[in-house]
Amino acid sequence: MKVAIVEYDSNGIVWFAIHRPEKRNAINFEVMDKLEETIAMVEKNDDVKMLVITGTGDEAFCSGGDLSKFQHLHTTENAKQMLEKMGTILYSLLTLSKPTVALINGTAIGGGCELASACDFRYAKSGSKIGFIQGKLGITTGWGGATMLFEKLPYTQALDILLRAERISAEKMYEYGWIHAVLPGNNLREECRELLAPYLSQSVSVLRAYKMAAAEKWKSDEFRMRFFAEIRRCSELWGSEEHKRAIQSFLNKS
Ligand SMILES: CC[C@@H](C(=O)O)C(=O)SCCNC(=O)CCNC(=O)[C@H](O)C(C)(C)COP(=O)(O)OP(=O)(O)OC[C@H]1O[C@@H](n2cnc3c(N)ncnc32)[C@H](O)[C@@H]1OP(=O)(O)O
Repeated sequence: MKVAIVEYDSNGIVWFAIHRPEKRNAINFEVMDKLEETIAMVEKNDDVKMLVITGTGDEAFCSGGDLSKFQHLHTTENAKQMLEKMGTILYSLLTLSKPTVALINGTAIGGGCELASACDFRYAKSGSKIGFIQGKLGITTGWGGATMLFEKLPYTQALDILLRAERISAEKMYEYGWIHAVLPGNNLREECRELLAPYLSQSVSVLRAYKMAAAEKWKSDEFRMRFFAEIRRCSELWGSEEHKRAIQSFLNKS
């Protein structure tokens, strides 16, 4: 069974859809590997102009890390390896030399919000819920999400979202500036294509040049240090009793 579906449009879009709808598109190691491979392909291939990341099904964009698997990471070191693996992938997505979109087709929770934060644009189906809920799990963002949020939103807004750790509507997140378009979602991909058409009329060289100008600031040692320090801090919280209890409570409920 495929964990992700990768499709190519003749107009230059690569669509990457996490394909685990029965787990609300939770990210396991196989999804990570497929995403890493796709990002590398988009970086190299001059026929590809943009990357759109989405989820399969109507329920969820992505429910974050696969808790049924990652509950078995008991030590700080084991958690750090998993978090750094995905953090490295999201860093390469953030700094990819082509524009990227998170097409949020439903709930985005935990690491799902971090995946979306690494993209340049976030378009959401109306009614989707967005939850940087890590605080309620006794952890913090583990894949660099807070560092990216502080780059992309005003400081107080970003801090408020992280400290509240609540589910917020896509409409509210649009007001905050994190979502760039709320779409009706009757034909989400077509609605997304319409928004991307003006960008796709540019040459790949123009798209690449602008994206590189934007991403340059994230390639500094200082930024990388902050990004991976965040990941280390989360790995230290991973084995806490509060986090173990929160994971067990979720897994026992469902
Ligand atoms: C690891 C990095 C870390 C970070 O940096 O943030 C994280 O991402 S931690 C994970 C954070 N994510 C969560 O806590 C999300 C947990 N999921 C939910 O809150 C809900 O499932 C949902 C996403 C709001 C959807 O709710 P609903 O539509 O009511 O579906 P169910 O709850 O019944 O789920 C269906 C099915 O999917 C399984 N599922 C959902 N999310 C995950 C997950 N993150 N990991 C593993 N499995 C997940 C859920 O257990 C159900 O499975 P079955 O019982 O087998 O049907």
